[in-house]
Amino acid sequence: SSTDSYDYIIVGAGTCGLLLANRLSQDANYTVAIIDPGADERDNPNVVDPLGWLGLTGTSVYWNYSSIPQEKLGGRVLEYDAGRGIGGTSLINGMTYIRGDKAQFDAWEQLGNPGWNWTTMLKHFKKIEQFFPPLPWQETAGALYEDEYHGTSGEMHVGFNPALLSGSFYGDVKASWAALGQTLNRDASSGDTAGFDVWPQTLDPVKNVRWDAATAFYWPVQDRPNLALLNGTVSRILWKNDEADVPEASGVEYLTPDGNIKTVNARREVILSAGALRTPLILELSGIGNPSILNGLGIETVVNSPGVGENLIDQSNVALTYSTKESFPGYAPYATFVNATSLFGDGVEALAASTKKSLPIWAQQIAAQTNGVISARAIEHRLQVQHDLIFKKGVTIAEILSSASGTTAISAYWDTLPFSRGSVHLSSANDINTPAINPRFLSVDFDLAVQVAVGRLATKFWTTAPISAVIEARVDPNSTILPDNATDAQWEDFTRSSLISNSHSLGTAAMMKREWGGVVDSQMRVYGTGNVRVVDASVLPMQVSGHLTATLYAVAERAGEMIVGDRSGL
Ligand SMILES: Cc1cc2nc3c(=O)[nH]c(=O)nc-3n(C[C@H](O)[C@H](O)[C@H](O)COP(=O)(O)OP(=O)(O)OC[C@H]3O[C@@H](n4cnc5c(N)ncnc54)[C@H](O)[C@@H]3O)c2cc1C
Repeated sequence: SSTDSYDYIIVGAGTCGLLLANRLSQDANYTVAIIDPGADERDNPNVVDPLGWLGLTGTSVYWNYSSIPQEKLGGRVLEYDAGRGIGGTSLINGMTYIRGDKAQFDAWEQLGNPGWNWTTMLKHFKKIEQFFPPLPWQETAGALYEDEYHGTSGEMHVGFNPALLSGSFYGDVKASWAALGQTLNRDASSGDTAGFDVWPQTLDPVKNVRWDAATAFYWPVQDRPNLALLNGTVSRILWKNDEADVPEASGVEYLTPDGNIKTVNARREVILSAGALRTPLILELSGIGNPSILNGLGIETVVNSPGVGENLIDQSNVALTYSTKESFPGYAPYATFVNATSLFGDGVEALAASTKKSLPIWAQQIAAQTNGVISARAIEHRLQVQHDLIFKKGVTIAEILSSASGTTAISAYWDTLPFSRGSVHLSSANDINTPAINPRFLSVDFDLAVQVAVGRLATKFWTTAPISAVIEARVDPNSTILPDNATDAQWEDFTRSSLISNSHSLGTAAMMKREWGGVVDSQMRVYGTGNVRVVDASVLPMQVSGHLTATLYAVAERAGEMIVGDRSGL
């Protein structure tokens, strides 16, 4: 019937999928179906309330994944999170809105993606955003911005939290970071994250509500007659039975909540937006992947694409907790981004040289993890691009949050550009819901060295005047409290036993040259297919220093322009 055929099928009503659905259904002549198993969460108070998100942990709005045991973390299994509901992970995330460093986006172009750079991304960043300037009292509390980097008429509302902490804490944090050489950054979304800043969030500060992908891009257009939302979990792409040179998708197969298998036809394209932990699973069940992995699962190879599910890059988050002498009644979203020079000081040049020598060894190790289907040379090239970012372009390599709430002060920190590479694959051909997630944290030693150096800096911060005056004691739960003069070995043990996922997984269907292990081209088309794209965190080839949603919305916006642009040619 006509109801089960659409021009475009978008798999996943998440952060990227809903923006894309909005753009592809703008022209009423084209029909769009979005498929997602999640529910309407508009009445969930912890979704809506910008201070409620930690109350969502583990609830039905979470997919609640786990990693496989982590070899370098003493076999620990880590919790992995993604959002489940109309809005995807934008329903459950911390709403932090920070882009990344210019050179990190320019590097995408070097990885084989013409036209992908800071200049084009800034255009998209501005287009999707409606920025709410801080109120005068918020400016006093540290909420600053540079007008030229922000948009005024997009659907994504961005502003400062109405519960922003006021009082002396901000000035003390700023002064202690300045004493450590980390000066004020008025706007971390300007293409330069370095220094200390107070970040805005994806929220509407007037209504005081979260502004997730559904609120911004889907609910306002849900009545478009050419836009459908289907409830279900997609298992695989269905292929046309024709003699075309490259496989073409005819539609997808999905499982309804009551357990029925249904199919829906795509007249033009199938677009996967199921997130970095799920999109590779759908590709694999559809026969796109590393043939030896597919054979092992009993899946016939349709497209030999060894990069599928490889190149998983997440960051590792470590927290330090302190009790304070006074209580802080407000929200303190403070970040400090540091580059290699400020982290390693005089040792940075020697470190640049020694790590450069290690690149071929790390590349061989990562190639071996893929059983050699991606060559060490290809991987070394990618690592070299990252090495240049760190040591030649001076991008920031770590983020340290320094916050307080009630009588607890906390630092959470992570290396933004780890060299370790992990993977995510199907755990079985019968289970589309349980990804085998292996971030391989700390599999490259340098990542541990960075984490230790950042941990030392984060600790030094709380002992630096004037902020030191508010601190009572270290109170880290469940782990050894490190002595003030802890050795490297003690820091390494602490890091291995306490790090968790930073929830920034990406790269598992990377937009990159095919010979380097890329899965999609610079138009986000899956190599080897006629009409399948990936538009979600899977395509980001490398980490960025900021948080991911700002970048993802811009990527989805660009995808929308590309797909609409292709219509005249089809
Ligand atoms: C706890 C947490 C906190 C975070 N905090 C921040 C933050 O403060 N700031 C920030 O910028 N970023 C943050 N992030 C990261 C950011 O939110 C995610 O990277 C981003 O939302 C991912 O977007 P996506 O479009 O790739 O996937 P998602 O938004 O996850 O969308 C994927 C969608 O696909 C659906 N789906 C999955 N499998 C299938 C299937 N087989 N069939 C149909 N549908 C399917 C899912 O239900 C989901 O709706 C956080 C992430 C987490 C988990």
